[in-house]
Amino acid sequence: MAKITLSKLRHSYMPNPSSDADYALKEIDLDWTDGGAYALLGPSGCGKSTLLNIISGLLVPSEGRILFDDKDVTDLPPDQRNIAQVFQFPVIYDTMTVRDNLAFPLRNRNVPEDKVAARVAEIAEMLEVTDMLDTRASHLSPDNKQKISMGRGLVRDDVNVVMFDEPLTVIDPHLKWKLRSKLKELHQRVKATMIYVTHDQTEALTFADQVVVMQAGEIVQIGTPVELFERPQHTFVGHFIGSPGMNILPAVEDGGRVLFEGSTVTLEGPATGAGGKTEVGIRPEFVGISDTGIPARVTKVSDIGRHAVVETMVGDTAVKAVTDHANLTQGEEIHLSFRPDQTRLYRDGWIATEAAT
Ligand SMILES: Nc1ncnc2c1ncn2[C@@H]1O[C@H](COP(=O)(O)OP(=O)(O)OP(=O)(O)O)[C@@H](O)[C@H]1O
Repeated sequence: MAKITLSKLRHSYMPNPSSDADYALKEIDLDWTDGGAYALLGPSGCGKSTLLNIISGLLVPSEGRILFDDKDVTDLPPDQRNIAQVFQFPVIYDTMTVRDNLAFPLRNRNVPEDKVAARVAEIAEMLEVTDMLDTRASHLSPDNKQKISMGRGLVRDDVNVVMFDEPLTVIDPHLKWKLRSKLKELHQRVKATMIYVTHDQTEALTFADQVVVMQAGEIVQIGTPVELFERPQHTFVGHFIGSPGMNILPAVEDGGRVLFEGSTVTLEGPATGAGGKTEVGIRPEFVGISDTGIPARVTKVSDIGRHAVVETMVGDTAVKAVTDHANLTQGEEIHLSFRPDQTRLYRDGWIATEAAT
């Protein structure tokens, strides 16, 4: 397995790119350590496939280098990069048995048959498909076909990286959670460097130790699931991660104070920088219902099990709170309080408060 370095990487599909907007990938500098579990998370069109294709060698970047264990592989074709890939749809041979499908990547590399048998048995046991080993692949359900596809991606222990491109697309919703946690467990056992590409926050946060969040060709934050939740570096991360996402509220700076809809808001720490489009970010989990504070009107209450999502309007701005107060009614006049250590200022999208100490 390998450490992967992306150095000053940029890519444009245009022959003569002139501005930042012409680049599908803006400048990316990134180190992925050997054996880590990473997710590449972002909405459709943010550049995930472009980056994946650059790593696998299907695409040569317009600028920058890509290194595996400090060796420059930018100009190497895919077959010389020693990568395993699992795609959205199963890639298996229908006429072969499950056993032969799993053995294929090893036999292709002339691995001795006793080693092939041992490794196939090991992977089959991890994936819980041992009882299917002699079944012809054409007889498998789509879920099991994708499991075997994953097995083929994991069977070689000499690859630099295993890349998963939206691998749960074809999986039935009720089986998704099972395969999600299975993949996490597999990473812990196989200890390969793995990159998991998805637009689904649950898949990314379950699988990865480090999540790379992308928006419009740019990395907006790299962090652990907890870091992304607790202190989004960009409003996009706040909004994209969490359910419901972070409240991003228009704010006005007045001397040393920050006002939201006329009410003073206490931030986690001193504001940094100056000017720009200012917004306050607070997660619904840290918005409280109180007797005093920011006046609000309840517009909707949705029960989500142990908690309720209370939707309110503060002036012209919608604010959500996740609370235990499920007994509120539509139209009720209430007050909101923002937990100061969880209230952040953003300038032009980027965090602009010093963290609470
Ligand atoms: N072959 C291509 N030629 C020109 N533009 C492209 C090409 N492939 C992708 N793009 C553009 O580059 C940008 C990034 O696309 P990319 O497919 O990498 O995003 P993505 O995050 O993988 O999206 P999806 O999940 O929909 O595949 C988009 O604006 C897309 O339209």
